[in-house]
Amino acid sequence: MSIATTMIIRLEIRKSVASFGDVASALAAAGGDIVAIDVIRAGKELTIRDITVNVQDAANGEILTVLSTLPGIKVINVSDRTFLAHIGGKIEITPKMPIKNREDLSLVYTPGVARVCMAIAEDPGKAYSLTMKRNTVAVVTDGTAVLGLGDIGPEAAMPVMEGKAMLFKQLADIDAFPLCLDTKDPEQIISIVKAVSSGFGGINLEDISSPRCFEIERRLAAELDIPVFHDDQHGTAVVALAGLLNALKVVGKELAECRIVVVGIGAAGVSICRLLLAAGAGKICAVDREGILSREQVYSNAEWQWLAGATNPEGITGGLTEALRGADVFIGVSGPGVLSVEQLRSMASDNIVFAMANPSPEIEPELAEPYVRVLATGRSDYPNQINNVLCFPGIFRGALDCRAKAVNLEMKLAAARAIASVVHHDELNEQYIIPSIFNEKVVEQVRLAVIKAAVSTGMARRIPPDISEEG
Ligand SMILES: NC(=O)c1ccc[n+]([C@@H]2O[C@H](COP(=O)([O-])OP(=O)(O)OC[C@H]3O[C@@H](n4cnc5c(N)ncnc54)[C@H](O)[C@@H]3O)[C@@H](O)[C@H]2O)c1
Ligand SMILES: O=C(O)C[C@H](O)C(=O)O
Ligand SMILES: [Mg+2]
Repeated sequence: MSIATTMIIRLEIRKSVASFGDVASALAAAGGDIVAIDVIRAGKELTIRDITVNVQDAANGEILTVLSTLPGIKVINVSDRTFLAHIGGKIEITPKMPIKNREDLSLVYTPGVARVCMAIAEDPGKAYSLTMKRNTVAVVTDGTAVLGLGDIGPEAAMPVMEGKAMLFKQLADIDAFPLCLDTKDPEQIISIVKAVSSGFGGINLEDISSPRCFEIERRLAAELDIPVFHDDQHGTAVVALAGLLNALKVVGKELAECRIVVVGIGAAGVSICRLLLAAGAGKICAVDREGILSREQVYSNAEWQWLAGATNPEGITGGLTEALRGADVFIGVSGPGVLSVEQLRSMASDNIVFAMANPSPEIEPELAEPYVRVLATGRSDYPNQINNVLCFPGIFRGALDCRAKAVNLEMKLAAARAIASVVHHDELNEQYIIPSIFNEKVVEQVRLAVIKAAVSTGMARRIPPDISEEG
């Protein structure tokens, strides 16, 4: 998979030894296409220039090697558009009104603010109307399962959490704060999240590795009265179900009848299996590194133990190869390169493949395409992007608007059906089973469906004015 990127290379050129012409021909020979040149400093002996070069991803390294071997040339810095977009972070806090004079100051700060504080002290419920709580979500991670990159720590997790916060704001007008915790201890994570929770209307857990994530979420959901939602589990499951409902319509198969293989039984995989079962799937095979989960085995992971009893009704033994033989659906939430062409070819006709590992899917789409009827990945650069970003903005918008106590199964199923319904019957085809994240109907449809499900299951503490009680 080669993607073109734009690199910005800052070079020092010693004029007595080298010229810009040397640089230009070296870049062209290495496959770089110069699109801009900026002179940063022009001295008698040295000039410093920023060269903007379009290059195929694969040639990145080669270009730098070539430049570093040129006499009189020193590479000072290399950047690209992606890195430039991250300088100084991607989000900030903006006041809703300016403080221009003493009167403004005494209104928003002391002494005026004191009366508001006391009103909340007398009735903590007023935090919803007098603070940002009602529209604010904490995006909490410990950096242990960041995308498919693994345990890269809280600092390195921050760009993903900032990205989630951007998506919350742009798609659902929710203010989200990244909280990257420097601890992996579930008890500490639980107590930190509980201690900061009063300022938030909801908690989005993100990229916390399994099986720790299950206990952390279960305990927080039980001990807090605001929605706690582990996005990698439930957001992913909701979107996978939405995509599957539509993909099955395209191929003309039934959820209850088809054989589904889920690979990677971590945070996302466990929740996908659970939601598919709740939606009526009859034949699921759950596969992790040790092979197909089976009821003959005893697992220390409680989720695996439960799944082993609830899946694999045919008692298939072995690994992914055995599970996939004759299967109708492959759902991967594991890692890159897990799926081979040989395994794909052994699947049933009209097969569905969701290779959802990020950033590198279980199989390269170009390799898979000839052997798959409906193909989806988690990435935005291919058709059918099955990504939890289709779910979390709308599900939190709905949960916040009705002040839901939690996000229950009915709300998740409703969200999945709502996402699926955005693609109309007459639009459905192999390349279009799931709406784009830029489709404006997605958040609104998910919000409505989630509020209605919350109201009908007694989860809602408030009915927003645009929703009638009858539904
Ligand atoms: N597209 C999306 O919306 C989306 C959402 C969540 C997660 N993901 C992706 O799914 C992957 C898993 O995420 P997670 O949060 O569940 O992580 P996780 O660490 O909780 O789980 C990953 C699981 O995959 C298993 N696994 C890894 N390699 C395997 C292999 N070769 N064969 C079988 N099993 C294997 C691991 O043992 C583990 O149980 C990541 O790549 C992540 O980016 C995608
Ligand atoms: O962050 C994403 O793009 C999806 C998902 O949350 C993941 O962890 O891969
Ligand atoms: Mg994630």
